[in-house]
Amino acid sequence: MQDLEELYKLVLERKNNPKKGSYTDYLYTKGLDKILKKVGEEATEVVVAAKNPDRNELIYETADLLYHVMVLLAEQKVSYDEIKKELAKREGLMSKTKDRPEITDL
Ligand SMILES: N=c1c2ncn([C@@H]3O[C@H](COP(=O)(O)OP(=O)(O)OP(=O)(O)O)[C@@H](O)[C@H]3O)c2ncn1[C@@H]1O[C@H](COP(=O)(O)O)[C@@H](O)[C@H]1O
Repeated sequence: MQDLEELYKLVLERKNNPKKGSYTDYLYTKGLDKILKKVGEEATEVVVAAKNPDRNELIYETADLLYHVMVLLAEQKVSYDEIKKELAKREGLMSKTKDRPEITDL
């Protein structure tokens, strides 16, 4: 079983102790621009998959995206705890949709 935090720890471990030949090491070696390109591609694949009736595609592409986002966070030295704290700050926040001007140009 692997949750997102465990996945983050694993890719951070790959950052601190490179495992030559691993895909994660390949991404770090290529650098930030390559990681960003992958995040962009995988995000697009999630969008395309969401329009596909096969929900397994969406699950598969979402897992790909989450993995590449975890690599990006580790590369940029953002800890998983910082993301958790940011999410926690939002707990219980009410969206103020009624104060927001209606979007009419869609
Ligand atoms: N969750 C993942 C994961 N999701 C996707 N991928 C890889 O992401 C790549 C995405 O496929 P693409 O076809 O888009 O990319 P590609 O053609 O292989 O390569 P490029 O386009 O980047 O050149 C595949 O090679 C997948 O193997 C992952 N690779 C690793 N993990 C996890 O990270 C752990 C460590 O992996 P290694 O560092 O490879 O040992 C693994 O045990 C997994 O738990």
